[in-house]
Amino acid sequence: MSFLEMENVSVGFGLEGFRTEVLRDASLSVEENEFIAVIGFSGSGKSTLVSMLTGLLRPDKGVIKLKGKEITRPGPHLGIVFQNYSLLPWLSVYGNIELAAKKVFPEYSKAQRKEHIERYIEMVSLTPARDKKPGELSGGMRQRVSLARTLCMQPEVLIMDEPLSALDALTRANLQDELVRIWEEDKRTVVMITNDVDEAVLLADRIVPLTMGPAATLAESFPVTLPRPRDRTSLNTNPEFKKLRNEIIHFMTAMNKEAKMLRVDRGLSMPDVKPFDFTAA
Ligand SMILES: Nc1ncnc2c1ncn2[C@@H]1O[C@H](COP(=O)(O)OP(=O)(O)OP(=O)(O)O)[C@@H](O)[C@H]1O
Repeated sequence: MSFLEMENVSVGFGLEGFRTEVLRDASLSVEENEFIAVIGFSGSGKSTLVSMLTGLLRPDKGVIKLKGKEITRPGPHLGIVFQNYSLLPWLSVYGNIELAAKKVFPEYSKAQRKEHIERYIEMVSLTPARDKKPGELSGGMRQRVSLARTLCMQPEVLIMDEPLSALDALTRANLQDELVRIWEEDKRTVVMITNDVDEAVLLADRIVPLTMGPAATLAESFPVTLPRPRDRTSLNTNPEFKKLRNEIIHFMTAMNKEAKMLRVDRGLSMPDVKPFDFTAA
């Protein structure tokens, strides 16, 4: 039994007859402290998958289990980081994180809570910005607050839904390095959704492609055997990195083409209508 297990999960939206199946028979096994990257095209069902992994949405079929116990609702043991930081604008960095810490560890004394919060602020390198409000922070800094807020709840699984997609390329690269450092320091099981192959190879132990929707499913995973720590500059010339990157891109492109062809096959059959000439009376 794996730490996090998803068995033949299907889910769809809409009423009977108009229903779209978003995921069909999707299965995934994640080991404790493993870093998994799920990669998929826009609209393939990545956020739907996140909603199910975090217990926000129940599958129509199949089951998702954490340590053998079915996930039936959200909770602090399933930490989530979204693409948009969703911070409270009237609270400081400290205040935003404190809100989560208070909820999850109500038994902590004031001093214990302060120490706990400051540990996570330090972990995301935001100590100098501790008292700033979200409006005074850059996008990258806001995402760090969001990450610290989730990590301070000490979730058993950290689920990240395209956490770096809204950032510019340089900030994104910087935060990718930070993410690895944090994961090394504060080891936990991670499922990260991304649409960036390089990012997935740099960060993950294993990459799981999500096939094109509707009725998307999780394909066979690509293990990343590149040794850690991985240095982004030397990776660019590393033959193993280039080979894996090309294999994944090739797989995703082929899948996209196949899905398009299937869509054409499923095209509407047009009625055999003959034009009527109203002028020829
Ligand atoms: N609550 C809902 N009701 C109806 N359809 C939905 C709902 N949520 C998602 N869908 C549909 O499910 C499909 C997958 O959506 P989802 O948001 O999971 O994809 P995604 O891969 O996260 O996309 P993106 O990368 O663009 O955010 C889409 O066709 C979407 O319209």
